[in-house]
Amino acid sequence: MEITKDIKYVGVNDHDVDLFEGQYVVPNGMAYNSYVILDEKIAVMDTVDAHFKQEWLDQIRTLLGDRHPDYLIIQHMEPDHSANIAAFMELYQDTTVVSSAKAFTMMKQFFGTDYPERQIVIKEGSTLSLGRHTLAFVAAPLVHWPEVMVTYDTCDKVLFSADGFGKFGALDVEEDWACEARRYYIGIVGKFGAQVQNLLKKAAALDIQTICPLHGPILKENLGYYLSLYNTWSSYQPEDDGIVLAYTSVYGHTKEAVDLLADRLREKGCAHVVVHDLARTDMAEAVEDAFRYSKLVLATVTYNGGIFPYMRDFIEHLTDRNYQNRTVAFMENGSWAPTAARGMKSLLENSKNLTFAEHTVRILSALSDESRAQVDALADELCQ
Ligand SMILES: Cc1cc2nc3c(=O)[nH]c(=O)nc-3n(C[C@H](O)[C@H](O)[C@H](O)COP(=O)(O)O)c2cc1C
Repeated sequence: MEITKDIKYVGVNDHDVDLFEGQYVVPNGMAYNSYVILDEKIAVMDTVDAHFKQEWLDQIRTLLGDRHPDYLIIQHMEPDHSANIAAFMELYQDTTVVSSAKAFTMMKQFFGTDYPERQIVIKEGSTLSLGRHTLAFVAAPLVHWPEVMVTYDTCDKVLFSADGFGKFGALDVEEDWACEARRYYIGIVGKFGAQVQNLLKKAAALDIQTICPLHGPILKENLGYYLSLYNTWSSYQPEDDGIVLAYTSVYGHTKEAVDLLADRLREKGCAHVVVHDLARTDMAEAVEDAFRYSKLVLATVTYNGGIFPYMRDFIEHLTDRNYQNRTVAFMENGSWAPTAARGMKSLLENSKNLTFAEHTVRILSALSDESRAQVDALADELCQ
């Protein structure tokens, strides 16, 4: 695949991965992107996952023929991008590896060497000339590991954005960008909003015509759309007005109350009412929706004096990613001493700028006239 006349795609599609990064289901697979810049000097941008070593090396060999790469540029040391450094450096003995000091430390840890005789250490502001193309390196610490550098090609105005602007899904599957890019961003990069904001400020100073991420499609048109979504996500602002109802229920009574609330909200014309059974849904999808929408209802049974485990896990996923700037309401169930609402609220006590709904629904085992009235009151409040 040609990105520009001089920049070629040499990445791979992975349809065998069971859990990406050990936890994310990827129904449409995953792409590990790598690129080659052809100029007087040749640069290869990053490697791919270990399982695709041969496919990746074969693509490079087919593209280059007898020519050898001058540089291997490593922007990010996470193994889905760096696993084949040693194989590549073994095959191309006269290539120099170009990376940040922190990345070289990790390289030594992963491979037992940081190629001291064949390395160029770059930092913010470093440049590398390939001929017509000059690469300018921009530090992007914690987007999403500390060693990350992104690379701007001043000739073709391409930003190689490392994991930034990445997406779940292989490139041979057509699907909406935002949905799986959001689940990827919130799950994987969501904790590092401040660092992404810093990177966006640096990117604003560049004339970018193409974004080449390490996962997901190459972005060439409507770049303002992608940049604006990244700005919304990294500043922790809701993207859409909507209400997420996230619940756990052992015997179905709490679920019944949640379904009743969802019906009431829809009757009142609330846009976007999304319900997640936290024991059965993809947790990353529920977390994505909690960050996407402006309001969240947390409903759970009291469980051994505390909160049902999936709900605790869900709230920890939110607070780990700096959940803030939203309205939160609680529904609790308990058969002898309901304490779940208090417990859920205490897990959110350090979250910034949350507005807690005035009405809390308290169910004593099963819905009653009293708790139904509380559901109605909460629906009224959330739909104001
Ligand atoms: C294992 C277990 C532990 C529970 N612990 C408590 C508790 O500590 N306090 C309480 O008031 N109710 C407790 N309950 C009752 C539930 O909170 C709830 O009333 C019941 O599961 C009905 O809701 P559901 O149909 O949505 O599951 C417990 C239930 C189970 C199954």
